[in-house]
Formats: sequence, C-alpha cells, structure tokens
Amino acid sequence: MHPSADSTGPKKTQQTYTQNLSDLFKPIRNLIPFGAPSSTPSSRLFARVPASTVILVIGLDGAGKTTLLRDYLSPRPDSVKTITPTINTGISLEDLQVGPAFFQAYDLGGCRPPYYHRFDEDLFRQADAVIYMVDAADRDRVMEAREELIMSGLRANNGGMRQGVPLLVLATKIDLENGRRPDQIETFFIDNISTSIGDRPRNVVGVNLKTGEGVSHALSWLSDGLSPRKDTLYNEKTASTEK
Ligand SMILES: Nc1nc2c(ncn2[C@@H]2O[C@H](COP(=O)(O)OP(=O)(O)OP(=O)(O)O)[C@@H](O)[C@H]2O)c(=O)[nH]1
Ligand SMILES: [Mg+2]
Repeated sequence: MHPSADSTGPKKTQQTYTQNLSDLFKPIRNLIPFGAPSSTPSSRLFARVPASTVILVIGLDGAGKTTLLRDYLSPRPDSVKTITPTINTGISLEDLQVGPAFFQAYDLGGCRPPYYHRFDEDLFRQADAVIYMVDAADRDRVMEAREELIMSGLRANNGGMRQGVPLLVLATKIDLENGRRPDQIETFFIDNISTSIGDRPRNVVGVNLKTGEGVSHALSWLSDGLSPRKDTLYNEKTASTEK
C-alpha cells in the first residue's frame, strides 16, 4: 500500500499515484547507461530493433519471467537490475538491456488494490512489444492469467497496448506432464479473445525453459517483427498462423 494511503484515504492515494506515475521510469533510464553491452546471441538477435525499444515481459508469478531474462536474454545473471519504483507500489520490475532493447519484467496479478491496474496500463501503453508468459502447467490459474491480460493489457480505456504492438504468448513448462499444449493455450488466449486482441501481430509458442526448447524460435519471431527492414514479416507470419 502506498505510504500516504493510511493518512490521506483512497482518493488522495489515487491522485498521488497518478501524479507520480510519469516519474516512475525516469530512474530506470538513468540507472542503465545506454550503450552496447558485450555481444551475446540475444544482443545480436535484437541488434536491429530501434533504439530504446521497450519489451514488456509480463505474467503471473511463477510463469518463468526471471528465468527468461536471466538464463536466455542476459549475458550474465547480474545484468538484470531489480528496480523498485520511487513510489511504494509493492511491485518491483526487473530491467535488462539487450542491445538497443530494454526488457522489463514484472509480476501481473495477485491480490491488489484496483489502482494497481493503472500501473499495469501505463506499462502496457509504453511497450513496443509484449511477451505474455503463461505457466501452461498451472491449469487452475490459466483463466486468471487471461483475465489479467484482457483487463490491463487489452481493454483498458486510456491505457493498454497500443495499436499494432505485437503480442507474443509464451506457454512455459510444456515439459511438465500436466501442461496444456501450446495449441490449447492458443485457442484460449488468442482465438477465444480475438476481439480484445484486435488486429495486431500475435504468436503463441510453447517453451521449456529448462532446456531452451522453443525459445530461439519465439525470440526470433519477436526480433524479426521489431526490426524495421523486415516489417512485413509479421503480416506474413500472422496470416499463416491464423485459422
Ligand atoms: N519444468 C519447468 N520449469 C520451469 C519452466 N520455466 C520456469 N520454470 C521454473 O518455474 C519456477 C518459476 O520461474 P521464475 O522464472 O522464477 O518465474 P517468475 O515469473 O519470475 O515468478 P515471480 O518472480 O514469482 O513472478 C522456477 O523454479 C523455474 O525454474 C519450464 O519451462 N519448465
Ligand atoms: Mg521473477
């Protein structure tokens, strides 16, 4: 809870929160000097995306966000910075620069006051791409994960993903016995909510973050679509995956 909430009540909290929201990311930019870190497979993959591209990595707790950042995108685990916003939202972001791109990960969902969704919306709105991570083996929470995506990411009135921003759904833990298959996740996350998703590039890829299965395929799709000289690729791939 925001520290001022106890003394000022909910209305003031909302105002304070809104007022500070735009300042939230300034410290992140200041903390991480822009420059080319050592060359890695991931930095080469994202080398051609526009400078300061923001890729939001989001999903419920335990979906695999930290594993993706630390084990697959980062040159070293300690390259991932944990950022606690200047206001006390109870949420921390993990931030990682990969070539010209910034990956920002945080846990979406849980038991939170409603104004937290404004935080979600703001993050979604500034994103140039969204990686939405879903634990395919957590059958009980797949519905919750979808509701969170719709509520903050897609249907927000003044926030949410901008038009045309690509959505990559990563279905993790496909190695586990009780995992839903990627095509089931696709039906649930894409086909059944196609009106909310709208006309944007989208893809669903099943991954095993223990072995890396599926990861480079998924990240290549994203980097290809964000790289200016291949801007037609999404249209081709999207067309071929639509049913
Ligand atoms: N078997 C299996 N385990 C996975 C996979 N992906 C992630 N895990 C495990 O799931 C657990 C949670 O992964 P994290 O990367 O910490 O998840 P997170 O989304 O960062 O979770 P929070 O920080 O709590 O929001 C870890 O023990 C991972 O090793 C996968 O594809 N297969
Ligand atoms: Mg984590």
